[in-house]
Amino acid sequence: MGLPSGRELREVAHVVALPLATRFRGIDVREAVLLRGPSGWSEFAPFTEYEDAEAATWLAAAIDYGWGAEPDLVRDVIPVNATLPAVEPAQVAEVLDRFGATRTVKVKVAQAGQTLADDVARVRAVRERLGPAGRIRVDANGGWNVDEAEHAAHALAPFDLEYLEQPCASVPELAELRDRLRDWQLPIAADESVRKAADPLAVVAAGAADLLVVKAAPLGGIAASLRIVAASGLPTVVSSALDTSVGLAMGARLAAALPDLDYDCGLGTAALLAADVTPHPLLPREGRIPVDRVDADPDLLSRWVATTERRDWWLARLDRCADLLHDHPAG
Ligand SMILES: O=C(O)CCC(=O)C1=CC=C[C@@H](O)[C@@H]1C(=O)O
Ligand SMILES: [Mg+2]
Repeated sequence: MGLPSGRELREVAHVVALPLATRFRGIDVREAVLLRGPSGWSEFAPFTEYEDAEAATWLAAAIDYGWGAEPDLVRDVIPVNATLPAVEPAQVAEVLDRFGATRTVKVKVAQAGQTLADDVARVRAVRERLGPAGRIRVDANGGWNVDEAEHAAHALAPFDLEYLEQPCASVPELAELRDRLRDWQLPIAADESVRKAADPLAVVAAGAADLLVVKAAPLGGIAASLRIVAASGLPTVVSSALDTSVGLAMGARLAAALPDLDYDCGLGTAALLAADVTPHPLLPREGRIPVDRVDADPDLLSRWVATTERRDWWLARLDRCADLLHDHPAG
């Protein structure tokens, strides 16, 4: 596959700004560039605070999905979790209702400005709603040090967690925590230690995780993600990055191509958006989404078009990232 140039990418790019139904990661509007490639619609939406070097890997993923070859698929529906931002307990029902019937909820914890008591109250509200058979995982986004994480694991133990996602920021901290929790049967999942690391497998080599959270966009695409999963030898949770339904469909394709899929995937987040680029968003139904490519709809691209200022910002970023990829093509 020859890499499309920055000019070619700009010609097929549409920049949108989609309102969120619930504030998540500190944002109320999700901006994304939708790209119409020869293989189908694709998406470039690295978070705005990311530097170009990191964002270029997201562009490699967008090009792989819009311009590259299809992986072989082994399943056609993907079980997904609901994703609960760090809301008040009183809001839990309203947010989870958006996801429909679901057996698994990922709960955001360790939010700046909140306390462990807030996390416990939120997780308790989720357990009350799901009942004993539901699965609850928590994601701290590296917000705890090792002692805080151990303390939180104790405080959250009554709610029977499926796993702790990125409880601490660094690989040595994760390894230390995993050691301390060894007799607990509380697995540790690595997310940022995979998607933001120079070497996504360093966390595996250090014996610091029981499972990996794998996101196609930050890892450079479906094929690159499949290679990382195969090399890791660990169970995998496929997740996403608050994508539009076009990007979520890329995640679903990755999940559909994995030989083993033991965990519900973080691909239900269309439910957190108040608008999407398709009239048929990939909303979870009975805890699942289908594995179909999603096309962006021209009317919705116009309806949610970003301001000229934001459009120019994204197209300039697209250009710079394309230049980086041309200078350093992925291996
Ligand atoms: O995994 C999920 O349930 C949905 C995706 C999700 O939680 C995230 C998407 C994008 C950025 C992150 O803050 C967050 C994560 O850390 O996993
Ligand atoms: Mg995470």
